[in-house]
Amino acid sequence: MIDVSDLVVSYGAATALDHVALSVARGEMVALLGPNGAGKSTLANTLAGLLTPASGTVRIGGRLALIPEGRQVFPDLSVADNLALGGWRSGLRDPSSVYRLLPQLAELSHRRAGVLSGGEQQMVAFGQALMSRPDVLVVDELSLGLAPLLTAKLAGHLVELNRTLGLTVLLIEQNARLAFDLCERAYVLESARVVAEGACAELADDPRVAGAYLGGAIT
Ligand SMILES: Nc1ncnc2c1ncn2[C@@H]1O[C@H](COP(=O)(O)OP(=O)(O)OP(=O)(O)O)[C@@H](O)[C@H]1O
Repeated sequence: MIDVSDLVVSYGAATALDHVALSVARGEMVALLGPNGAGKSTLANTLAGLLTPASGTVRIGGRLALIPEGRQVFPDLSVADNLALGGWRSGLRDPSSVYRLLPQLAELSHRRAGVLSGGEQQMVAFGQALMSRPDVLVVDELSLGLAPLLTAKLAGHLVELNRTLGLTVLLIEQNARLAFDLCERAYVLESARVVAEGACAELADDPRVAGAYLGGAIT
């Protein structure tokens, strides 16, 4: 569903992705880890078509939706109108399937998105992405600034969508423990390059990965 090879993306003279290769098969849930400034959001935005590569190839095998970093909702619109905009490309007008999954959004539907809490806004961004009926979902920092309980709840929804609907997921996370709990496979991006990839269980045993991202090896 995602096939990236030899990808180079630059901001002027600065190279943010340097010959990156990454693939996610249909129905897989794969994590992308890396420190601040590694290039993770640049990759997410390139997959979503918001940035143009300098070179390399990006192939997406279906409809891709991005939950961008920092809950980018339309603050002056209601929750219902935010969801309606999410359904603009797919033609989905009825948000009831999203309300079934995220009942809190139904309760908030008439509220202005800009006055909601950070966690509620993240839920709106999640719902908006689902309204586009994606085959593949790229989530840029699900857990950023969220209480652990809400993170766990949204993560649970992701797993459910992956298992029941076969939604393909690329989960970009700073919280490696969460990512390793949810995903089978992961990539580690550092300074614009993929420096490690493989099964999460193996990466968790890699002292360099464990030391940098897990605060020591998992037992
Ligand atoms: N619009 C931009 N113009 C110039 N440089 C940029 C721009 N956006 C990002 N960069 C730079 O590109 C590099 C990668 O940034 P990116 O946001 O992709 O990293 P990230 O891994 O998502 O970081 P974080 O975890 O902090 O969000 C950084 O050095 C950043 O300063």
